Amino acid sequence: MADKTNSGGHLAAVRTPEDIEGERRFNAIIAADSRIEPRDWMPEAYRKSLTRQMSQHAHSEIIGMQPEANWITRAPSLKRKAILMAKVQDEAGHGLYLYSATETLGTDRDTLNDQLLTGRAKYSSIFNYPARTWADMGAIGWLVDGAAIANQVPLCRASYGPYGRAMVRVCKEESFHQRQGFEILLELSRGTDSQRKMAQDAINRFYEPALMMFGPSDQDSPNSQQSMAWNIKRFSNDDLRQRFVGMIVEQVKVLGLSLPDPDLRYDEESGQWLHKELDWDEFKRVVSGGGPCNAQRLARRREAHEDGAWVREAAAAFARKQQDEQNRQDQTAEVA
Ligand SMILES: CC(C)(COP(=O)(O)OP(=O)(O)OC[C@H]1O[C@@H](n2cnc3c(N)ncnc32)[C@H](O)[C@@H]1OP(=O)(O)O)[C@@H](O)C(=O)NCCC(=O)NCCSC(=O)Cc1ccccc1
Repeated sequence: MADKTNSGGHLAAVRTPEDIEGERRFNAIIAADSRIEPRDWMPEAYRKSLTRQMSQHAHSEIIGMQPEANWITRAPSLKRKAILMAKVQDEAGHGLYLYSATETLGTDRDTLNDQLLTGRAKYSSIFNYPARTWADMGAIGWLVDGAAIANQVPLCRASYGPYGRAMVRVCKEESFHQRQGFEILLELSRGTDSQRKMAQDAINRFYEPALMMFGPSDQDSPNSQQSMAWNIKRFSNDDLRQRFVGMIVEQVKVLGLSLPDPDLRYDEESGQWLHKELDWDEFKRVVSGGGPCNAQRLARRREAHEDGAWVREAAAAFARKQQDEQNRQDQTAEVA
């Protein structure tokens, strides 16, 4: 889109023939439920909203490593330790994958990272709660990864190609994560009284925060409508939350444990499980920085970023060396 100064001295956007054709093509792709690729024309608002959602998602994966990483050294067996380490590494991979996908929209990684480190970017509220016991590793896997899957499976069909494709791979790994979490809880639920209590206590603490991962209720969700019109989101926040509750209500029976929800009931008319009203004041507090671990999570991330400075410098020096070598070979080839 070209800018032109109008008679009042203000900048007015002038639509070029390329913009008009680009918009026509964009609308046709969305209407056909097909995919937009990085080099395609897209409205600035689409680019901005995707950059917002995808970068928040990437940040969540990276910050989300912390609650579980804290338990790697305290895992109860070598097998559990190896599994947990693999899971945390997977989350790192998801973050990097998502940052790369976000970069295809035109914002570079340093800028995205800066937004996170300066506290300007959001990441999922769930990671601002502490992981107090080993059973929390079970509850995080079962409920947090479970909610992530319920939310992300529809995103595999997101209209932006790099995001949808990233989600396919991410969801496969999250399924393994959810199962390992469920299995931790299953083993604890079949253990001693105190192990059962520990499992129930973890579910009690993570149930409501996990439901909040789906975002505010539909009437308070400013982005949903447009995002669904663009085929980025396929279902509303409340629909997905409802669907998730329907899944875990069955699974918790296998554990012989319960969900801490006195209002939970099956509604014959809608065929859905209805849950209690969530504490949206708490949600707002946690999203705006006032959760139990927000300060700690960001401080740790900044520290890790500073600790990694030498790796970035070494990688940049290596890349320069490779480039110099390539230039030298090109010059030699030209002379010959
Ligand atoms: C559903 C939603 C999160 C929000 O819907 P939208 O249509 O985008 O927004 P909406 O208008 O409804 O909300 C208004 C404002 O509130 C923000 N907000 C809402 N909810 C939250 C929240 N819970 N926490 C913090 N902020 C929240 C929202 O961004 C918006 O802010 P903005 O207007 O930008 O200032 C969507 O972005 C999405 O599907 N994202 C992709 C999935 C994803 O990010 N998954 C990450 C977790 S899974 C994982 O990491 C795996 C893992 C497991 C275990 C261990 C380690 C890793």
